[in-house]
Amino acid sequence: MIDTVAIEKKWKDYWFNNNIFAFKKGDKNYTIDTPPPTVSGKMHVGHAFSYPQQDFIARYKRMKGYNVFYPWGFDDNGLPTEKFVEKERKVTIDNTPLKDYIEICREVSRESEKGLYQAWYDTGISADFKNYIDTSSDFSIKISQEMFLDLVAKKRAYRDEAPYITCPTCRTAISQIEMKDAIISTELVYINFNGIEIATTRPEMLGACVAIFVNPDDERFKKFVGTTVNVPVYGYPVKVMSDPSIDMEFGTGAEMLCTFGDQHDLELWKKYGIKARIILKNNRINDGSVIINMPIKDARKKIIDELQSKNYIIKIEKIKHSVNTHERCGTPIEIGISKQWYIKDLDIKNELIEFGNKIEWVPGHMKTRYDNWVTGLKWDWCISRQRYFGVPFPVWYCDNCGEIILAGNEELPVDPRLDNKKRKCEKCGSDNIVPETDVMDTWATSSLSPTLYLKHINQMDLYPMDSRFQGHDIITSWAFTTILRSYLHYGEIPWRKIVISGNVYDPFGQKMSKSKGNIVEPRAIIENYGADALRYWASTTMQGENIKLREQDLMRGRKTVIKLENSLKLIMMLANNKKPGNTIPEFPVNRWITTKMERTIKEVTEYMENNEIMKARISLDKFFWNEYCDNYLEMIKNESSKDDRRDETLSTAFSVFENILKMYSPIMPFITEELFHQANPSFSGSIGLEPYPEFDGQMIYNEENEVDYIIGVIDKIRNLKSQMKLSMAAPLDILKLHGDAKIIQKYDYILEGMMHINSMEIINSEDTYIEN
Ligand SMILES: Nc1ncnc2c1ncn2[C@@H]1O[C@H](COP(=O)(O)OP(=O)(O)OP(=O)(O)O)[C@@H](O)[C@H]1O
Repeated sequence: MIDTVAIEKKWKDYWFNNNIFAFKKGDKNYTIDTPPPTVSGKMHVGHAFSYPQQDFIARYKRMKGYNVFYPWGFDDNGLPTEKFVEKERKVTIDNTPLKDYIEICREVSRESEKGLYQAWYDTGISADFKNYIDTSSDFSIKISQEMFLDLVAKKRAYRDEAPYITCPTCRTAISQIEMKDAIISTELVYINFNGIEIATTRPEMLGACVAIFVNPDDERFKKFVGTTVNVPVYGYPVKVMSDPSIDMEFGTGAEMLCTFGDQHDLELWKKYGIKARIILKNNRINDGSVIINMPIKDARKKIIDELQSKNYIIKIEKIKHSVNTHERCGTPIEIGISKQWYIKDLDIKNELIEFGNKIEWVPGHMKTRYDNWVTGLKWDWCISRQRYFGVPFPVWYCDNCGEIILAGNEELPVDPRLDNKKRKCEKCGSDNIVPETDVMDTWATSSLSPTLYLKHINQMDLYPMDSRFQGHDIITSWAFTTILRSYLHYGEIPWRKIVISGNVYDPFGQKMSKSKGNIVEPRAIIENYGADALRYWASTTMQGENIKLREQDLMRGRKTVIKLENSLKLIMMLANNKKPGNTIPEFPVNRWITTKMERTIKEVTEYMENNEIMKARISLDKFFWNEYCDNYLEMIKNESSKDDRRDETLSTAFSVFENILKMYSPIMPFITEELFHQANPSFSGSIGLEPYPEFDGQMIYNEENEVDYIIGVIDKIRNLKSQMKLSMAAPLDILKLHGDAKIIQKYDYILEGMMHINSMEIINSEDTYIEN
């Protein structure tokens, strides 16, 4: 029984210890922008599906002669890591001083990275694991801060007091990138607004009402438009206005505009330039009279009681309703007003779409998601977070005149929250300086991954990178923000190509994700089936297609590993454990398999060049299982004992087998490395650095059709034997074979030897069949 655990350990250590995958820059380089996994839980089979898809190409490119830069990194700053650490260590910022909190986050993420690192390493990823980056390291913070200052200088990063999206649970600003639509059960409250009836799901925002809106075509309300009504309970007047965006079918057809109940409120507020009434701050409501500093849920109950006691409520309906939520925790978002840092991007939508067009998208249709996202952007990118473990803004403020004070590049990395240096305002001379306490959105740093990776090895001249690989779930976040940053900093695309993988779903149809915890770890699969089988499964979809874990693919992968091993055993046995030297094939069967191999090399290479891994693997499987094993090896079992053909046949068998190993090696690197070394005991390198087989048109031979024909005949004899319930090795006495007599006679020795036919009558005929 093959010991895949031992084989895998041997080779991954060999690759690591011998720096097989370290990058050595040369004339022909290939650079990969690897997704740095967030440190927010354990590795799962979703990763074991998507990362091998990039590794297939990294390994393939190396064999095609490229110096491949395949870096490794962890994304360990920001909200996902904080939440993970808070759960692991049961700490919160409320019970831990900031300095200690940051230290604990750092410590837990470094610890967790060891496990993650091992898990990725075990799947045979050929990244340069010795030189990885962390987005929370001083190195990354410095670059992230430098790039932020670059955006300030370019007037692309700005601070503004404006509406912003906030998550009440995570108690931070978030951006449009982190929002997700969800259907929730809620109550629709019908309120008599002193003459006009409105319906709202946000009654607690009544004290922030600044207008009533109706549809201009709604006959029921035409007479109200332009008049004013008093807000129930609060008693101040608001105008009744009209806008075509109001849905006449929802509720009563009239709605209150509050600052801000939802995104639509914000849009109307901006469109009509209405004055705001802000009662929601830090996720609590304070209207100064009825609701004093209450959480949203309590405030809702309080105002409904108040409205009911004064007979303003007409009815309350239970409804299901679509809301924007924070994708990390599922809490409906709120919109407040406060000072936040933004990256200005709404004015460059066309340029960003144009940039998207300059990049090759694989598969092509995934670009639509990017286009739709850019077109639908409604907010500049809010990058400040009221959190703690993240890249600090290198910024202070003068408490006297409000001047923004920026760190000098030579001071970076700097954490203004912990920095004791005395500073003075250059504008007013005050030394009353306060630090920015917010940190940056984690995407503000991971969007710089091409810069981080290339600066880490001091090779910025390799910008733009060749390829980005990532899941489709993060096109609107990671892909979008990376393209945006590249445009703003360099006026250049970040990579020439972006390859999008599908997602692995759990049995309930949810995307598997570390932070959700709905995961299957790869470890048990690797122990039972081997990492090669797991990687084989990763090659069973088209790019971008989603998948569930399928046992039959793991089994098929495992069987392929065993079949490769058994094939080598057989040819080693036929060759008495001595691999013969190379020869040019002369005999028809050797020419036939060589021809089939050349055709396979051509096809597989074309597919690999197009990132069509599944098609490449299917083509290779067909060649290996059907042509090489089922037919060629069966045919040569006898042939190889004949002196005149022996050397040539064994030489062909070996060289074709080695090409099969080479073509499988990007997908199944462990078994192919093992068998390549077994076949070549004096070889001291890695199959992963061997040249990929090259198509050679001169090795396409005419005998192909004849042997194809003979294989058709063999299949008929196989069928006959099955019908007769005979084993394939059982002798068959007399056979009347109708068919192309010339070809059959030329190859009769193969038919007789392979199918154990004692005697055979050949009858020339147009149709091929057996008379028995
Ligand atoms: N279920 C999945 N199937 C396929 N690829 C995935 C899956 N989950 C994550 N990936 C890919 O792995 C890479 C790293 O993702 P990440 O570390 O954010 O994983 P995650 O499990 O989604 O984590 P989190 O839950 O913290 O968001 C990305 O390219 C992402 O598209």
